[in-house]
Amino acid sequence: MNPLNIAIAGAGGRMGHILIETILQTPDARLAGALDRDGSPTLGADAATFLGQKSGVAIEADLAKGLAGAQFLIDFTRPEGTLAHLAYCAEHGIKMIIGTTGFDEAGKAAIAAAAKKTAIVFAPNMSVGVNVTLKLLQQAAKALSVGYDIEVIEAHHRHKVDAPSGTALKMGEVIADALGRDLKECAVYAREGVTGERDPSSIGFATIRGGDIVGDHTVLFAGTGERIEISHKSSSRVTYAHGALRAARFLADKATGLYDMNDVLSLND
Ligand SMILES: NC(=O)C1=CN([C@@H]2O[C@H](COP(=O)(O)OP(=O)(O)OC[C@H]3O[C@@H](n4cnc5c(N)ncnc54)[C@H](OP(=O)(O)O)[C@@H]3O)[C@@H](O)[C@H]2O)C=CC1
Ligand SMILES: O=C(O)C1=N[C@H](C(=O)O)C[C@H](O)C1
Repeated sequence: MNPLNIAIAGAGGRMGHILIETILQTPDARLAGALDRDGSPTLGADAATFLGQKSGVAIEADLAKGLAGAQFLIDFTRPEGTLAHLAYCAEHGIKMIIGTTGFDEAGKAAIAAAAKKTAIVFAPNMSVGVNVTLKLLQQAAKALSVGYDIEVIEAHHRHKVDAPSGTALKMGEVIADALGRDLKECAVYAREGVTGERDPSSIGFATIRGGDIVGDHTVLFAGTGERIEISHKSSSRVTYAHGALRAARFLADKATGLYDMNDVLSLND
């Protein structure tokens, strides 16, 4: 069996490290390249240096060098990084697994356009648990559509740069869709001062940042006389890395198309 030849973008980052470690332990995967951005102190070093090991793969900023032997690029970086990698991958038929969050509408449209030229899995959270939680939320929202106020609460480590998390926004979208609402119209991202009473059709978001929290998400359905909370808590980033590898396996026989973790995990209705 030929291994999946996978390059990692953001090779010096939190997700980059766990992805490299996971690939080196996975029999059907091979580390085929490693990228980091121009000026990064990691450039030129072996991608497994942080493990005290040698992978034989040097970290490159040049996409032609870093992606020379790769069929797949797993990208957990920043929107501007992912979009630069996207153009190269679309041009050269390299399949992408995109975990980066914080894209604007134009960024999402660029990913959809690139998926006409190469196959892409794009998901704000690649853990199995979160994607099953999204299904539970869809069901709960439909059953609790009247008389329950909906608030999404998320907590992450002090280094996270985007808010609310991509997962929290996805939860909001799934709930809004289930209720026939448009999240753009009903999301409330901040409250301060005299806010007036809560609009019953709103979906609220609250963001906590601190310490080394890997990623906690809770959706609160607050009714009269009862509250329902649906929570997911990540205690290790390895679950995201395993999800990203499942996504690569899923893409192996796809030439083009935009997919999400529902497709990868066969969770579509
Ligand atoms: N979908 C999912 O399941 C998950 C998604 N994420 C998302 O993944 C992303 C990365 O998270 P995390 O690993 O914690 O972040 P880190 O900051 O630890 O790592 C980001 C990496 O990307 C590099 N980078 C930053 N900007 C650019 C750029 N313009 N071009 C190329 N590379 C760049 C960084 O380099 P440098 O250090 O030099 O800045 C670093 O190596 C975030 O958007 C996060 O929300 C995270 C976990 C799970
Ligand atoms: O930045 C992180 O760490 C995470 N980001 C993703 C998000 O924004 O939802 C996924 C996970 O929550 C960890």
